Amino acid sequence: MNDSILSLRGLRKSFGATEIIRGVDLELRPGERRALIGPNGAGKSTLFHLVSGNLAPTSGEVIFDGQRITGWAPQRINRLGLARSFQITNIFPKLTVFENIRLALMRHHERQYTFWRVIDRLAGLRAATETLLEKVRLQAQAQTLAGEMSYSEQRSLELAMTLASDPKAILLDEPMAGMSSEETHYTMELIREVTAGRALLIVEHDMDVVFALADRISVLVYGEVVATGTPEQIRNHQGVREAYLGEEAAA
Ligand SMILES: Nc1ncnc2c1ncn2[C@@H]1O[C@H](COP(=O)(O)OP(=O)(O)OP(=O)(O)O)[C@@H](O)[C@H]1O
Repeated sequence: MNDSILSLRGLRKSFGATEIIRGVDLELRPGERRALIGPNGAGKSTLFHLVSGNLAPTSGEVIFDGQRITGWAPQRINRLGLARSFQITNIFPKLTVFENIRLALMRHHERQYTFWRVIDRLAGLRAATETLLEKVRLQAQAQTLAGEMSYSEQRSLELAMTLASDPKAILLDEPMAGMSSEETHYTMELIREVTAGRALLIVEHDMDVVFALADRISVLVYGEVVATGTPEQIRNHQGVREAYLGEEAAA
């Protein structure tokens, strides 16, 4: 029996004559935190695009929560419970933090008519917005314009907006990029908290984050998964150390 929440099977993607994803198999268990690491150009972002529906694979399958979602549009995949963190450009900088989160909730609930049938729907929306604000510790900034917050606060907001659809699985693409070490630590703990009970697939270049956060790590090199294991197994994997981790892992 397959108890994976997300399965990638024989996934391939070519751009013109160049095959970038060359037969990826990957199984993500419910609630598991998985990091995807690999050198620049290995195909990590491309793989994310294939899972989130932003790109269609050349061949292979993506199964999410028991359904074959290969070729589905991103929004349809999102509604099924697979959320990808959107880039900061998807935050409305001229709206307040509260308004941004409320908008994300409204977008998710607009198709769930029962939600709108409840008499106190606005109160419900307000409460749900406040819960998310609290989750990402942005209550004090509720009325701040999103565009006026620091970079890491904007990433926290983005996380809240990702959680608005109450996803079973979350894809995060380099969430710590451009952060100071203090911000990185803060955001890592926040990600750990808010993704508890949800599957997480994260691409991240900061190896301290990867090894501290992930239950398991998969290593992608030239479009192929060359190793999957616990942080300990990956740290001690000779091929991975030589090909990618280098001195960082040996330290
Ligand atoms: N739309 C596209 N058309 C053609 N080539 C592409 C396209 N998207 C990505 N590529 C190529 O695919 C390869 C993998 O890119 P991708 O961004 O997936 O790698 P990555 O592992 O995420 O890299 P990084 O760690 O630098 O972000 C690169 O050589 C890139 O130039």
